[in-house]
Amino acid sequence: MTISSELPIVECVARARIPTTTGGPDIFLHLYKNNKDDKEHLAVVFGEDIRSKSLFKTRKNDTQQDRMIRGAYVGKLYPGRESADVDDKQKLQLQFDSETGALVYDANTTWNPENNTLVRIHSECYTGENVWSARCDCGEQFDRAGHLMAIDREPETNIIGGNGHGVIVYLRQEGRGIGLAEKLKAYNLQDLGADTVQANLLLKHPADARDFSIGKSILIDLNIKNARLLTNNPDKIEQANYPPLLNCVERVPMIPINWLNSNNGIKSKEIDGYLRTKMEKMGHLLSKPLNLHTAETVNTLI
Ligand SMILES: Nc1nc2c(ncn2[C@@H]2O[C@H](COP(=O)(O)OP(=O)(O)OP(=O)(O)O)[C@@H](O)[C@H]2O)c(=O)[nH]1
Ligand SMILES: [Zn+2]
Repeated sequence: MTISSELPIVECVARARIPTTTGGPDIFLHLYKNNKDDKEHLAVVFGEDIRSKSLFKTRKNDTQQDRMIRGAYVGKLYPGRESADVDDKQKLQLQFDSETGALVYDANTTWNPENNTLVRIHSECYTGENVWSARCDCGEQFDRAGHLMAIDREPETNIIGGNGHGVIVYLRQEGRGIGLAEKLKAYNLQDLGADTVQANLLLKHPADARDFSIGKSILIDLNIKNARLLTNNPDKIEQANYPPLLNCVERVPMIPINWLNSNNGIKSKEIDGYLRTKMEKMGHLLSKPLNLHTAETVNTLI
């Protein structure tokens, strides 16, 4: 068995350029299918030149039109363009292995797989990303990851950004893998006094039911070998390592915005409790002195 056969097989189905409302660079949204679950996992890619091996590989009866429509093109699409592999305006041309059909690395068109690349492996959070929940920092972390990938350096923290390159893998594992319905029940238990770990356990779920293997396969498919991983979660750092195909070469902290500037970011009793539980029970690498509110006891619930 080869090392890679232990990981789920992923295939990028489509990629499209997304001009953004933030004034930052265009991003490229990649949608993946896999052989492990039936969810549509995503990769938000900063940098036109970070290329999915499975998307770009020449397929049977592939036409240039097929390739442009699925997003396997170089440079930028424009009305009337006929070739996916050549962008005449920018003088870019992709090369393929004549036997395997695989994209051949070329420094003019493709991000060097050896580059240290800013990466975030994010898990879906409907509440934090869509309905302005102040129970967690997922929405803020998603925005912050994208911001850091767009900039060259963040003055407040001295964090070196991606300067237009980076990947946010977006995994559909809502509620640390327990799903939205169970997460909503966990929220009610939290209002009854449980912390986030206790609530999961009371519902007979593990504290964290997530699996990052599909995320690893997606990063390997995007030909990222050396990840500067944006996280405070030690478990994720361990899980993102898959040498020699994928190495976590650096951990870049996700500092809550409110800790950097008390006028910004999320302020709530719930977020204090959420962060405290991550630090005290899940070993998160956050170093602010624990002056957060103390979680109430839930012995009566357990
Ligand atoms: N079960 C449960 N899941 C939650 C709760 N709050 C947030 N989540 C989920 O937790 C996950 C957030 O994980 P990440 O943003 O990857 O954060 P992390 O693993 O804690 O670590 P970082 O990389 O440091 O941010 C998402 O799947 C959320 O839906 C909660 O109170 N209960
Ligand atoms: Zn969340």
